[in-house]
Amino acid sequence: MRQMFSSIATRYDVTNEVMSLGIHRLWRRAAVKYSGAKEGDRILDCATGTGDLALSFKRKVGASGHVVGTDFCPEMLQSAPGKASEAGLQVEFQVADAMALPFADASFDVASISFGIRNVDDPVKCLKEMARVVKPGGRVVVLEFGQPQGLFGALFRVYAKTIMPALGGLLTGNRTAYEYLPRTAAAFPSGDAFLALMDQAGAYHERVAHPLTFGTSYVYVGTVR
Ligand SMILES: C[S@@+](CC[C@H](N)C(=O)[O-])C[C@H]1O[C@@H](n2cnc3c(N)ncnc32)[C@H](O)[C@@H]1O
Repeated sequence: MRQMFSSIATRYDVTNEVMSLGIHRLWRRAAVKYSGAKEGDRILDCATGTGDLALSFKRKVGASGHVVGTDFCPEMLQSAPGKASEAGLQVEFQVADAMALPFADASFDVASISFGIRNVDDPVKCLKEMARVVKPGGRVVVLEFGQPQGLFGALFRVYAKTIMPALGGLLTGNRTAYEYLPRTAAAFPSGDAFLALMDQAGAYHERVAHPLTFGTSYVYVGTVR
């Protein structure tokens, strides 16, 4: 997994932009909004990759807030500090596994993960670990692909099966990664099935699913016990 992300790291942002037609920006904005993050909050963005969600959170929490972005793949993190300083934002980036976070219990107001939870070995363990580092009453926010239904869903599946691998192969040189990513998205629990995983983690007293773009993605928010 780490090797696959390391091989697409330098072309990851441009590929995201092209494949989602820029819609991933709206989804990240929705994740920040639904998180309830406010000025001065401490935020942890796990599996942050090139740091886009961490930067969105920093814009929200302002200079008095603190944002840490972590990822287990150093190559994915490489461009993140430069992007932050170019945007005039102070964000800390660290190499860390989302299933064994190097932070004390209850040290953040919000922990997030975007398009990362389906890639970890054990999503329930990850949901437990993210809740551990969040204060009681704080929130864990997950942005992840869903499985859109109906005509839009049928068109999306054709797009994911044919155009995504072709474009991904062209832009990153690693077609296999862009066959793997939509395949795992199609197989990963979404909507109520993902909320059931949150229940299995046993760490949340409330959890809610917000569908985005006809269920192509979801923002899940769990309030930590
Ligand atoms: C599809 S990318 C998403 C990156 C970024 N969050 C975004 O929204 O663009 C998935 C990321 O998850 C990271 N990842 C996968 N498993 C991980 C783990 N166990 N701990 C930390 N990062 C992990 C990968 O290195 C990769 O950067």
